[in-house]
Amino acid sequence: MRGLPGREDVSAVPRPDPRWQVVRLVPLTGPALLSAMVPVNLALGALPVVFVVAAAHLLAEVPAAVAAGAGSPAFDRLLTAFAVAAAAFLLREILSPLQESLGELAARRVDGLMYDRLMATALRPRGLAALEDQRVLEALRLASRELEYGVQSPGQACAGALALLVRVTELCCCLVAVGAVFSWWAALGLGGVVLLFRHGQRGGLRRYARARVSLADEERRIDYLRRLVIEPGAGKEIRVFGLIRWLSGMLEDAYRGWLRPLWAARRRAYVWPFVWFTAAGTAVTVAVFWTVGTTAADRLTMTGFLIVMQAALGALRLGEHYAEVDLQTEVGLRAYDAAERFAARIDAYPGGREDAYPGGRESESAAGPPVREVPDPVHAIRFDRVRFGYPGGRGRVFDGLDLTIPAGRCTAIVGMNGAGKSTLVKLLCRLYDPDGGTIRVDGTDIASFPVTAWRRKLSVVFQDFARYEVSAAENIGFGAVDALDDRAGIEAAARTAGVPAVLGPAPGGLDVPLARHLSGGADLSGGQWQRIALARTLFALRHGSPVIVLDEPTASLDVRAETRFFDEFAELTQGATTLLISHRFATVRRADLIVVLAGGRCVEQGGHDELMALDGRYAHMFRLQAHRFAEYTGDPT
Ligand SMILES: Nc1ncnc2c1ncn2[C@@H]1O[C@H](COP(=O)(O)OP(=O)(O)OP(=O)(O)O)[C@@H](O)[C@H]1O
Repeated sequence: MRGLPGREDVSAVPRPDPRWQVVRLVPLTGPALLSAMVPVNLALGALPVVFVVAAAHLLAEVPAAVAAGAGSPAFDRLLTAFAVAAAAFLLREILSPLQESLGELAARRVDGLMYDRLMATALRPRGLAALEDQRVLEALRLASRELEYGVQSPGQACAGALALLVRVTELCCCLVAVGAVFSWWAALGLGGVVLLFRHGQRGGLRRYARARVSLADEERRIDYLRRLVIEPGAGKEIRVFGLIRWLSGMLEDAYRGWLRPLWAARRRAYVWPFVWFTAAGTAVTVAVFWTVGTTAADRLTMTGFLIVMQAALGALRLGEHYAEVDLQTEVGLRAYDAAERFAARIDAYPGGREDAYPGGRESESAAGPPVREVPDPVHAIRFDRVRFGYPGGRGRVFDGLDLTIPAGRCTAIVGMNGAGKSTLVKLLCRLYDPDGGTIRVDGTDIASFPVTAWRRKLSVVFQDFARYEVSAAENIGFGAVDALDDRAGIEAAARTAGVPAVLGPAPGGLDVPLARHLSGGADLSGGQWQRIALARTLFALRHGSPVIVLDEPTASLDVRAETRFFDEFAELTQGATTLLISHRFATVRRADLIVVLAGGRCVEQGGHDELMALDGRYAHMFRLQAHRFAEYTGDPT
């Protein structure tokens, strides 16, 4: 991809074995939790074997104790064995739920920390380029989904790795019991068989997990279709256009397309290895016990026999799939890996490592040493031979754009769809940096300002502005978040933008939450939201943001609201540098300067009368719209 050397290499960076990655994550659970979990898990591993040994002694003592009667040494030994077996059993019953709760806590803690880290990484880049890269978004989607729902997350992998201690301890204790009571060769053979079974299990699971990863595209498609069905966005169209049958067919096909290869992979991964390992394991078990049994059987007592039988069976059972460990440790690191990939991709972008927040590092910009103070524009903001194309885009949006936005006046930008009007706003906000050329404020390159300080000078209504699910007052106050407690300022901005009329006489006034699902919440129309966004801009202006950028600010307002807004707006924004982007020529004609963008350049500029006299693109577009408007209203302007 252009301008981003080395980015393709990110996925090729060698990664440590996932098992070591899990081990490296374990300390994130915290020392207190870890020091509780380790002994609990070790105890849970040892207790079944303590129970087996005590139960074997108990059974072996029964004939002698019954014969000697109560109070005899045999009876005392019987009682002791019973007490130990009962204690081991009870302790296990108590520790099991405790272990589950501690595991859950550990998983949540690790996932919570990783989620915070993921969010911090997502907020780190000062621009948008990285967050619009599909591969970056895909890694973010995968990581946040697993971390959020915590199904097969890194936290679950950590808890699984700690739970593995239980199984390993139990296996070791079983083998020690067999070795000490019967034969160390038998213990060794048994251990080998169990490890062979486990190897078969884990290998199958690994292949299955790989097959799942390779079906990520299919999984994504199912996710998309499911969301389409359950989220309200497309609900209207699905019903009106009768898309329900088509959608369920698509969903069914997508499921089949995902399940078929997954089932095939599961068969390949499990069936034959299972048959092979079972046959091999059984043969080895029989051979070891037969050989050792024929040579050492005469050494076994009744107690020894019971211990060896139960310990051997217990050990063999440990060759199975561990429900609390295997899937978690095998798949749980997918989200961890995705989070790491996401961070690596973000870092690989220019500016990706920079801190977008005050006090953070600023780039060693090509424009020279950083300038800390950002002055208000006094003369003009100038785009000087600016070249820009989106990373991965289909070519240049601007190819040598020269444009002067006079300070303290209103400049309107017009142009066809896709001419680059919104891109110009993004460059001005430094959400992207130009590939060539400069943007200067009174002669100083904006790249030399701390990015946050520069942005504080801007008050922007984006075409797709954010609709925060908080109160109307907070939605407006976000224009200058440090001044959220300036209630009078918020109310004044709200009045100018006509917000009270929108909210009506509802109790709560500006404190009404702007989300239908919140209790007492209001649901606003597109035009009503636009008034909130305009009020946000006016509030920012009041708190020291002298450059106002309005990208299609009144597209959803009715004609009366638009006229009223501009009458008041013009008065309130006197002296501010305003950049207005609009397809509405009734709005545009009131600007001091009108600029026509086409082909990545500025092709006409001047006042309304001047451009009409020029009879070029602007005059043509203006007449076309005025004519259409007159057709509907009978008003020729
Ligand atoms: N994130 C992006 N990645 C790649 N290309 C993009 C991106 N955003 C916009 N473009 C492309 O850049 C060009 C200019 O888009 P822009 O949104 O700036 O146009 P516009 O003049 O604001 O259009 P409209 O009047 O429709 O709002 C278009 O060709 C568009 O497809």
